[in-house]
Amino acid sequence: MIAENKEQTIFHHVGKKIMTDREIDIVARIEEPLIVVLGNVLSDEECDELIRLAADKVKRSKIGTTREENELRTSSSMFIDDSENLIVARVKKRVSAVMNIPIEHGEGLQILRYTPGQQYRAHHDFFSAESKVTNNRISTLVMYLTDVEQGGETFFPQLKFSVSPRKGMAVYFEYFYSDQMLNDLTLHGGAPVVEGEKWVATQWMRKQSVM
Ligand SMILES: O=C(O)CCC(=O)C(=O)O
Ligand SMILES: [Fe+2]
Repeated sequence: MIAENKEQTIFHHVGKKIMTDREIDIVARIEEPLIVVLGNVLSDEECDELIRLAADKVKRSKIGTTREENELRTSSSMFIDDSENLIVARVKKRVSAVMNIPIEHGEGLQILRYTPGQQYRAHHDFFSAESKVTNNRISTLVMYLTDVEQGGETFFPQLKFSVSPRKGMAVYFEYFYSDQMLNDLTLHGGAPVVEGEKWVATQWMRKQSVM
C-alpha cells in the first residue's frame, strides 16, 4: 500500500514506458526515496558518440578534464558542452523529458571514465546546508555508456540496493523532498571497477535555471 502522506515527486511517469523520441523502459523502481532503473535510454551509437566526444576532448587539450586526486573519486571526468553536436542535443532533450525538468536547469553532461580499481565513494549529489549553495541540485540521471565485465555498480548503501552498469541503461533518483531524511537516503557511489572499463554520463538538475 502506498501511504497517503507520500511525498510529491518530480518524476511523474507511471507504467512501464516513457515515450520520448525513443521508447524508454521503466525497469524497476523504489518509491521513497524514488529511484528508477531505466532501459533503452540511449542507443549504442549515442553511447559510442558520447565516449568519442569525451575522449576527443581529453586528447585535444587537458583543459576541461580533471584526473581526480582526491580519495572520493578516482575516475577521470569532463563536461560535454557540445550543444552544436546533434547527438548531444538530442540526448539532452530526451534527458529533460525523462527528468521532467527543463534542460536550462542542467549543468551539462558530465562524462566519467573508470578503469579497474577506480571508484566513486559514497556521496550525496546535493550540496549540504553549510555550503550555502542557493540553487541546489534536485535530481540525477546516471546513464551507462558501456557494459562492465565486473564491478562498477552504482550502489545505495542505506537502501542496500545496487544497479549493474549496462550500456544504454540508466538510474534516476531525486532528492528534493521536504523530509531531509529521504534526501539523505540517496547516498550513493560507484563501486570499484574490477574488470573492463566503465563510462557514464551524468546529468544533474538544479532547482532553478543555470542559464
Ligand atoms: O558512476 C556511478 O555509478 C555513479 C556516478 C555518480 O554518482 C555521479 O556522477 O554523481
Ligand atoms: Fe553521484
